[in-house]
Amino acid sequence: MTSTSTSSAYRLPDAPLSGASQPGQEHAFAHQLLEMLVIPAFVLDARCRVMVWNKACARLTGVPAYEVLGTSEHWRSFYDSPRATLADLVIQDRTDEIDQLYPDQPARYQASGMLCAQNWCDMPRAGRRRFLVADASPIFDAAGKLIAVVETLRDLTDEKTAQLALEQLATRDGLTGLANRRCFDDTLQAEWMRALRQQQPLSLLMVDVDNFKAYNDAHGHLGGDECLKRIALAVAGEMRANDLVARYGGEEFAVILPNESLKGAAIVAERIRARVEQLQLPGRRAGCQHVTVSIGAATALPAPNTESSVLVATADAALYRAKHMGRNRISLPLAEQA
Ligand SMILES: Nc1nc2c(ncn2[C@@H]2O[C@H](COP(=O)(O)OP(=O)(O)OP(=O)(O)O)[C@@H](O)[C@H]2O)c(=O)[nH]1
Repeated sequence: MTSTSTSSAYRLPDAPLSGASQPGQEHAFAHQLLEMLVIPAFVLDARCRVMVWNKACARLTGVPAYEVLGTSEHWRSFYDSPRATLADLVIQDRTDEIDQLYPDQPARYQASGMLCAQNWCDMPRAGRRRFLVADASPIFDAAGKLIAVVETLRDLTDEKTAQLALEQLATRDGLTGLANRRCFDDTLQAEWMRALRQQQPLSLLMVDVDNFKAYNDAHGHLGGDECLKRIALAVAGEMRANDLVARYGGEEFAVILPNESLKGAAIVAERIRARVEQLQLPGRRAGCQHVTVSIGAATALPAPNTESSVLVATADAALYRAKHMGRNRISLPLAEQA
């Protein structure tokens, strides 16, 4: 995201600013300018106390100036629990903490010690989370000593919300709400690289609904859609936080299990198989068995110059064998079964 900075690193002049007739009035003049700014801004002194809290900042946060001026309680306007603002980090020379506190997007360092960072803020008094872009500009005295920091804020909540909605559309499957094929491909590649770096195993399950063509024929396409949604929920219900379940295509799902051995993957696969069976979705004909799935599992310890497609091919081959052996079962790679 590009940033048009609304303030710049500022050195107090030796001579009064234009418009200030007596020495010392330049501060009052600068103060008035900030007050009139339509952009939310506040200024902290060298001890992190609020010197200026302009009207736009009061509107944005729902906190009037008299509540924060002279205090270091400004964080309460933005967060539910104690946390440094960007201006605090600059004043306290804690800029090495910025990436940790603003993980959404790395902070950008600009000329003259200015910093730009963005994050979601709780905004307890405004009553609604907002996505704020902050620019923090240090102010030095004539001797070059840091005496204050101006923080200006831009509310990009609408833009961020639209961006997230678009990302959601681009990565989710419309029918089941699971990750889509594109998201699966990207995640598998990222997890493959991570497993290579960390020398950990990576497991994959391919889950395919049995005799689904016949199910569609018996229950209609809409009935088939409902069935896929129920199965998607059941599979997702077996996942841990770092696993990813995706709709791989038609009536096929894929499950990525980072740092999971084949033995662990086989246990997850069996849980998924049993859970779908327990849904007791009526089968393709009256009196026929319930809807079931077949699952192929594979595990790899990635080595340099190998590709994640090997894992997909191995899991696919195992799935094919599970189908061949009569469906409603899990199958492991041949070498593991020998
Ligand atoms: N309702 C519905 N059906 C789908 C969807 N995507 C794919 N299908 C159907 O899934 C069926 C898959 O059929 P096949 O590939 O022959 O496999 P199968 O009948 O499940 O047989 P096995 O996989 O061998 O057990 C096809 O009839 C597709 O039309 C979908 O989004 N909704």
